[in-house]
Amino acid sequence: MSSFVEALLAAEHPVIMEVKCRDAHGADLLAGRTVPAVLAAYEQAGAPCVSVVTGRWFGGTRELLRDVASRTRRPLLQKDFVTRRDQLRTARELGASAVLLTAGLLPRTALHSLVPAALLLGLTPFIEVTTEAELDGLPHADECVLAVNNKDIKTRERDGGDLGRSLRLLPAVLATGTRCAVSASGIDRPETAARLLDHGFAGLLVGTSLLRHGDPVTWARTVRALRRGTVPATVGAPVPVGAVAAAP
Ligand SMILES: O=C(O)c1ccccc1NCC(=O)[C@H](O)[C@H](O)COP(=O)(O)O
Repeated sequence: MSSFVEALLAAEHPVIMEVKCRDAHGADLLAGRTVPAVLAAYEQAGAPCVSVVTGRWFGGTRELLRDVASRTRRPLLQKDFVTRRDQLRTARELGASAVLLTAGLLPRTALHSLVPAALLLGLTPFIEVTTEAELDGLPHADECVLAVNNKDIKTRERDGGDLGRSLRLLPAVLATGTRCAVSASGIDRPETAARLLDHGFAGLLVGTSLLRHGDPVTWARTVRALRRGTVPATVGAPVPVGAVAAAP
C-alpha cells in the first residue's frame, strides 16, 4: 500500500488538508499567513496528508510544492493539470507522493496510460471524477485514490459545488475496488464533512473552508465531536445525510 493511502486510511481524522494560494475567483486564501504557519496548523489538526495546488489558476507554482515538501514529512498530493508522463517524474522530484489525474479533462487513453506510469514511479494516482461513466474500466483502481469532485473544473470550479454528487456516485466508486473513496471540493463546514465520512467516504479533501476558517484544529475537532455525537447543539445541529446534498 502506498504511503499516501496508508496514511489516509490509518488517520483518525482522514482529511487531506490543502495549501492553495487563491480560490477559484482569484481571492487570496493565505491572508498574510506563511506556508510554514499553515502547515503547522494542519499538522496540529491531525492532517494525515497534505494537498498542494500548483495549478496556476489557483496561484500555485512548482516551487510551492518543493517548499512544502521541505517542511513536512506528510505524504503530499500535487494538484495540477497533469497530461504527460514527464510531469509525473517532475512531481516525484518535487516531493509528491500522489498526483492528480482529472478524468473529465484527460482523453481515456491518456488516463489509462498515466495510471500505470504513475504507479511505476511510486506515485499514487488520485483520480478525480464527476460522472459514473468516468469510472468505467479504470485500471488498477485498487491502488488508486478515487475522488468525487463536487465542483466542476471545466468551469474553473467557480460553481458552488454539488455535494449530492458525492452521495450519488459513492456506490459506483466503491464498486471499482478502490480502498480509498474520497469526496473533494466544496466541503464548506464541519457538519458536511462529518456527514460525508459517516456516509462511507474513507477521506475528504478540503482547502477553501479550512483556509477561510483559519483554525483547522477547531474545524477538525468539531468534525470529530459531531461524529461521536458529543458536539454542543450550538456548534452543529444534526444534519440528516440527505441534507448534505442541499447544504450551501
Ligand atoms: O480539479 C482539477 O482538475 C484541478 C487541477 C489543478 C488544480 C486544481 C484543481 N482542482 C481544484 C481543487 O482540487 C480544489 O482546490 C480542492 O479540491 C479543494 O477544494 P475546496 O475545498 O473547494 O477549496
